[in-house]
Amino acid sequence: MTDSVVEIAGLLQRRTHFELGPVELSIPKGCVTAIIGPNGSGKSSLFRLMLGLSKPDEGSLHLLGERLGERDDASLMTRIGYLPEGAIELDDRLSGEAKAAFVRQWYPGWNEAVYRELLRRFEINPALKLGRMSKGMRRKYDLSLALAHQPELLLLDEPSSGLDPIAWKTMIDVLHRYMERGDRTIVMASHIVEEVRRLADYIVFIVQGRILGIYEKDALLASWQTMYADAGGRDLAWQQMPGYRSGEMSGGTVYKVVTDQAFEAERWLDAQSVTVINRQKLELDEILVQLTEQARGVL
Ligand SMILES: Nc1ncnc2c1ncn2[C@@H]1O[C@H](COP(=O)(O)OP(=O)(O)OP(=O)(O)O)[C@@H](O)[C@H]1O
Repeated sequence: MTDSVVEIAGLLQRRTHFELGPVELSIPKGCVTAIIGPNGSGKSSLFRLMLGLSKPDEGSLHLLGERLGERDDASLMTRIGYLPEGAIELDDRLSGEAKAAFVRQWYPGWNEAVYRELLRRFEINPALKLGRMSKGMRRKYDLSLALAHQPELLLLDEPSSGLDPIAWKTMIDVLHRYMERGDRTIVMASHIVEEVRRLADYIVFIVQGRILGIYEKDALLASWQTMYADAGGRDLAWQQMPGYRSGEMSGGTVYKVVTDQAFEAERWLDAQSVTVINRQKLELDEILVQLTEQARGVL
């Protein structure tokens, strides 16, 4: 893995009904990392911790090489863009222009031409009061604002929430362009499989406040497969198959088995003279379901 932009060590946050961590996580620079997890698994909590908006009970966070909370984080925060999960209601009475006038003072990297171009592409009228914008319009406005100061690290909490398909495509294109320079990093939480597939290089799974791991997306999608294997009626020790996750009979002598080590599983089956009659790659949401069910069983 390349240089890391986010380094989290021994991070723990205890709430009355929820515990996040302990989190150990290293997020690579120059890549898009998607954090995927069920509702309430701790994605937004992790973002808030990364921004210093809430405090951990234990552990440390380093962002862009600086330890969070060690000194005044104000200058560090000017290097970070953040799109929260929901709009900030306090801003409702401001027009887009008034909000931008306020924000641009804080960010040395503010680029007026980029801001104007984003408003144009997203078809936003900045003269409107933020509280009068539709949900999708407001989302596009907030995304434009988060990008206008050209942050080194962009944190996006469910960025496409409320966007129509045209705006969604524009957003994907805008984010691809933002990444073109090669030295910028996006960390995003998303429930949209297609969005993750198009944007992410790495996937982090989080379930019940625990990080299950960080995976290179293409390798992950290649390694999780459902195989339909015909052992000709023989009784095989399926659970010893590399990467075995689940299995069941699927009619006749065909066994349907899910593995997260497709290559090794195939070799194992071959060595036992089992014919694989069909293979299907799992989608990201199917992988999440498998991991969630397993984690819920053991946590
Ligand atoms: N300020 C808070 N005080 C106490 N508990 C909180 C607070 N904020 C969040 N939680 C709890 O932390 C847990 C994780 O919430 P969080 O919003 O991080 O989940 P999420 O993964 O972002 O969910 P979603 O996919 O629904 O957006 C939930 O059980 C939530 O109730």
